[in-house]
Amino acid sequence: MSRLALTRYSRCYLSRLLNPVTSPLFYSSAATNRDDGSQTGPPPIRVGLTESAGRAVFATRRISAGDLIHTAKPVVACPSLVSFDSVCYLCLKKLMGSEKVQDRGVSYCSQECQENAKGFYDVETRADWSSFVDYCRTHNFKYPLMVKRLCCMIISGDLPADCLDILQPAALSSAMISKIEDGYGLLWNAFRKANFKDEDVAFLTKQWYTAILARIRINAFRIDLVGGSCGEDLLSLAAASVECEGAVGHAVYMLPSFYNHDCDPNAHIMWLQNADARLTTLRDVEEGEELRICYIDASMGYEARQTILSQGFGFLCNCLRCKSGD
Ligand SMILES: C[S@@+](CC[C@H](N)C(=O)[O-])C[C@H]1O[C@@H](n2cnc3c(N)ncnc32)[C@H](O)[C@@H]1O
Repeated sequence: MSRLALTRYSRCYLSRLLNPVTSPLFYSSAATNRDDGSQTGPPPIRVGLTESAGRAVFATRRISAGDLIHTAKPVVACPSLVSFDSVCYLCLKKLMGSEKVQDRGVSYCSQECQENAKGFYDVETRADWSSFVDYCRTHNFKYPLMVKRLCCMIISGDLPADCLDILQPAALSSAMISKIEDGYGLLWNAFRKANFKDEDVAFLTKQWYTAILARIRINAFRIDLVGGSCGEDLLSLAAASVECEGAVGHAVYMLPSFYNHDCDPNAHIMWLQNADARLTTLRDVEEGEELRICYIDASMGYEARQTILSQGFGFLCNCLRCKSGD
């Protein structure tokens, strides 16, 4: 992304970008000591531009291996269709029988989550989603479900319609755009049949829907819960994340979306109990060094990694491991 493109974003957005802790939009907080989450303060990072990989996250001081860099709350998180009955409808925490709070066909892990979801869920329950959900189920699509939740959050006033504009969009082929348009039609019909006021759904144009999906495609994280407690050491957590059972859902974050990919990363994103993300270092990082996470399974060979990164994320990886042909 060029410097010019960066100037598209409002001054307000940029100041939030560079000062994530003071900004509710970034939903991030920091802990500066070893993984216990007890200290707060600005995260030791800044977002800047790279020569060839757009914006990136850089360390503003030395960070030791295993330190928590910052945490991040999702802008939007959504359970996968198979997890609907087993995780909290808002935060994606696994539900234990006794602690469930039920509300109009969905379950939450606590009254706090039920309360926080009330705005968008009141909107969601006004419409019939069966055709839209069938479409997602049939095609095994997960991202349109996130767009549906985002729409309900926008209509309820929880989020502005331009909340993801700052994120980098994927380049979509015309074949992808025509598939996306089917989903748009079903989503739009659900709101129209439920008699939502024109002004409430004015943001929901085909262009908006396509632009949101293009951003979600590159920036959504698949949530694999590791479980355990904050006190567990990094090695046990990394081992647990290899063994965890599969995605409970997907989420989009602000600050974590600015981390570039590396096939030999120095940082790691993980989820313990719910969709709140934790970014940690995997080795000592020097001041000024770029922090990178791995978007894919780094144990794959060179060719397989290139195929996934170019087809799934649309870029040729410029990391040192790939440059060395490993
Ligand atoms: C989630 S975004 C990361 C932030 C992005 N650089 C930005 O400016 O918003 C992913 C995009 O960053 C770029 N990128 C990330 N890692 C890269 C890498 N290892 N090599 C080249 N480009 C990379 C690609 O354009 C990719 O589609």
